[in-house]
Amino acid sequence: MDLKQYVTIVEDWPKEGVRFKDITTLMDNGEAYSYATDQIVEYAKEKHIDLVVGPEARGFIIGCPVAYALKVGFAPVRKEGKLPRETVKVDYGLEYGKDVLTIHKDAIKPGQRVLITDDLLATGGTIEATIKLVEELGGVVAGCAFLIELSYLDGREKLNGYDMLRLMEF
Ligand SMILES: O=P(O)(O)OC[C@H]1O[C@H](OP(=O)(O)OP(=O)(O)O)[C@H](O)[C@@H]1O
Ligand SMILES: Nc1ncnc2[nH]cnc12
Repeated sequence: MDLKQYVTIVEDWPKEGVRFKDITTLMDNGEAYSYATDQIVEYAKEKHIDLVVGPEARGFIIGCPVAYALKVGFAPVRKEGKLPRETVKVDYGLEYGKDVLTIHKDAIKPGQRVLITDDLLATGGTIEATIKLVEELGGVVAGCAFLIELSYLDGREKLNGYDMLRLMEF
């Protein structure tokens, strides 16, 4: 299936010069969304995953159906001030801003094999921050899965040494 035809490119959003890859037109197509999910599930099966971790908000859209299919849990990484109990946190940069990501301190058991999911790899700031959080809690990053890689932004360099899957490249 050619997933790229389901992604809508929005020029100059949320800032001038950004070509935003809108995945809502992939998600609202049942065949495309389930095909993309199945590809990630197949990848994850070889990695013997104990837990899926995804950053807010689009990482949830990708990670939750994968966790369900694998019959493992899902732990959310959220922007600061959203998680109600004790967290660890990390600052990070984005293609169009900067922010703080957090995870509950007890979300990962030391040694658990974690799959990190997100819709898109751009500068790599979000995945780098998420990897830091997982490792700070003693998790092992067994793989990272994305729908889209923006290869013109070199985010892959932040993944040096980590295994990754991406279903589309722009
Ligand atoms: O590789 P990076 O440069 O870090 O960019 C990729 C991240 O940017 C987007 O999330 P965003 O922070 O816009 O949040 P959202 O999912 O809540 O829209 C996207 O969903 C990735 O998580
Ligand atoms: N160009 C882009 N399109 C969609 N999501 C993004 N997150 C960071 N850069 C993005």
